Amino acid sequence: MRHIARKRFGQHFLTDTAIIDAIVDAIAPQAQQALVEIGPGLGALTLPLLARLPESSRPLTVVELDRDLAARMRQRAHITVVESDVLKVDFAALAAERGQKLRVVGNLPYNISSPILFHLLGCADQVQDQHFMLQKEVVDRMAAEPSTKDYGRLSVMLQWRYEVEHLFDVPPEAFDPPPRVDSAIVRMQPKREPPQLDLALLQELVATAFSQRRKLLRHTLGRWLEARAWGGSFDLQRRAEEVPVAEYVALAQSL
Ligand SMILES: C[S@@+](CC[C@H](N)C(=O)[O-])C[C@H]1O[C@@H](n2cnc3c(N)ncnc32)[C@H](O)[C@@H]1O
Repeated sequence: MRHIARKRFGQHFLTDTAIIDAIVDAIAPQAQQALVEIGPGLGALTLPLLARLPESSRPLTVVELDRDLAARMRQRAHITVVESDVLKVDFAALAAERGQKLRVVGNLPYNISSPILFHLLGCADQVQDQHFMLQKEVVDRMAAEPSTKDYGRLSVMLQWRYEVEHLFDVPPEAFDPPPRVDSAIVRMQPKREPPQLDLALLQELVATAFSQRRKLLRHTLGRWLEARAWGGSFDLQRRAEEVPVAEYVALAQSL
């Protein structure tokens, strides 16, 4: 039966086979890896991914919220279906079940892309890498360098933990129905030796710093540090966007 795309689940199904091939090439799945796909939909990525794996090592886990689509996936061999909101999935438990780090992939529902990225940030230790299709504007922010217009909270909160790589752009015509925005593929690899820090504290610090992008940091972060009676040295005569990720990390570690 034909599936009618559900807007509330951010359903835009990939149809361009050249783009699908390029994504699967970028993922380059290998035998025995623990692949987890978020939002398999009608299987545009799922089936080509499976086709690349030898018969003996095919188990692929998919997480799908749409009951009808989950039921379709269940009819396929070699696929374990988790019918759930991805934000409720315990990825650390999935990795423990598989006894190895996960390779997480997906053409994500754009309406909840940031919550998904932050949910996965909490279990980056259990992840080998992530390949996602997202709004191009979001990928630009994730991968942005300091002193550019796209550099902000998302850049800092992801780059301290992952190597973030913007792979290629995808036009709306590659989907059915087409989204209103351009899309892009991003690769995220957790750093092998990430800095040790309090994630909630870094989050608060970075949110405070970027709360008023145009102002100098002494008006925002300066006050926040003062309230903590912090006595270290940090150049507050800059704007939040001028501060490299490593400096935010060092500041969070010193608090
Ligand atoms: C952009 S579509 C991608 C579908 C398919 N992978 C493709 O590329 O054609 C997003 C998929 O995520 C599913 N989805 C939406 N919200 C979800 C959630 N909270 N948890 C899990 N899956 C979700 C949708 O039902 C849909 O299948």
